[in-house]
Formats: sequence, C-alpha cells, structure tokens
Amino acid sequence: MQLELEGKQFGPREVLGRISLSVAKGERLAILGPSGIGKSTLLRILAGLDPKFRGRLDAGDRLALVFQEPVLLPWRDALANITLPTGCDRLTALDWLGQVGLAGHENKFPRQLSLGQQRRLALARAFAAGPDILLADEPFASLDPETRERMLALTDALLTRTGAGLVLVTHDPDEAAALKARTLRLQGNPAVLQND
Ligand SMILES: Nc1ncnc2c1ncn2[C@@H]1O[C@H](COP(=O)(O)OP(=O)(O)OP(=O)(O)O)[C@@H](O)[C@H]1O
Repeated sequence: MQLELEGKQFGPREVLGRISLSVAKGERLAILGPSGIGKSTLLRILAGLDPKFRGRLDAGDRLALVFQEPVLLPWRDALANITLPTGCDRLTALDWLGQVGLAGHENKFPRQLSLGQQRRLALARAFAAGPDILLADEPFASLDPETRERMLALTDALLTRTGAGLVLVTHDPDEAAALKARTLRLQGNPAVLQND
C-alpha cells in the first residue's frame, strides 16, 4: 500500500502535513507519537475509512483492522464473530480460535469473554480475513502487563506465520520493539513523519 498525503484538515485545522508512506506485505512499521498528534487519523486514511484528505492512496492490498476496542458482534458467539465478517468456513474459524488460545470458547458471546480474550478474538478475526497488511490502532493498550506480553508474542508469531505486513499505531516504543517493527514518529503541527 502506498500513501502520498498532501494534507488532512478537520475544518480549518490542518492536522497532518505532507506524508509519504509505503508498506509491503511482510514489512512491519510502527507509528509513534503523543496523544492527539494524528496517529489514528493517519491509520484511518490508510484503512480507507476516511476519504476526506488531499493526496493519493493506492490501496491494492487486502487489509484487516484491529482497534483498541475489540468491536465484536454482541449477539453472536465467538465462532460467528469470525465466520460472518470474514466469510471463512467453520473449520477455518475454529482453527483460528485455537491459534489465539480460544479453543473451547467458540460458543461464548463477547460479554462472556475477558477483555484480553475479546482482543484475541478480534485478532483471530483479523487474521482469518487473510490480510496482506494488518492495520492496528493501540490494540495492546489497557491490558495487564502479562496479558500484554502474551498478546504481543502472539501477534508477532501470527505475523511471521502468515507473512502479513503491519502498521501499528502506538505511543509505546516497547511494543514496536516487541514486534520488530521499524519505527516512524509523527511530530509537528501539522504533523509529519520523521525517522525515529
Ligand atoms: N472527526 C474529527 N473531527 C474533528 N477533529 C478531529 C476528528 N478526529 C480527530 N480530530 C482531531 O485531530 C487530532 C488528531 O487526532 P487523532 O485521534 O488522530 O490523534 P492520536 O494521535 O491518534 O491520539 P491518541 O493517541 O490520543 O489516540 C486531534 O486534535 C483530534 O482532536
């Protein structure tokens, strides 16, 4: 995927400046920066969720997204939370549940799962979609340290196994290091990307 951003405004406010970014399958990138700098805004543009920007996005790749909030279907069980959005079959969904350590939880509803389990379900759903590139917005925030470590190791393993690329938005350089991601930093007003 390739983005040539000339600028992004909210009303009169120029939030992002000129940003050139390309990510290929297998490549891992982390975008760091303080709260409010424009990390989520940039990720939403990359995901094609926000078409209101000046510039050009070449989005030929297959993308999957994970957010800080797992955004699951509340009235569907864990299995259907994978099969319905991705179109994959039951066996594939069960396999992915196993890979994220949720074997035996397939008939539970999201509210019956802990936050860490819900995040792993969202991760399984993302990988079940077979993405070239995973776009992740703070998916490890507000987990207890042990769960966070396990989730980071799991994400690293699944990225390696599938060969998917990664764009991770985070304020935490440790997460970038744990995922062996090249780091770029958003800074300035309007914000632009600098090598870290
Ligand atoms: N829909 C919107 N309308 C107006 N302003 C917005 C909108 N979305 C974001 N902003 C503003 O754009 C700026 C960048 O927001 P963004 O959420 O991208 O920052 P962030 O770096 O992801 O922050 P955080 O780390 O706290 O999530 C902020 O000043 C925010 O208030």
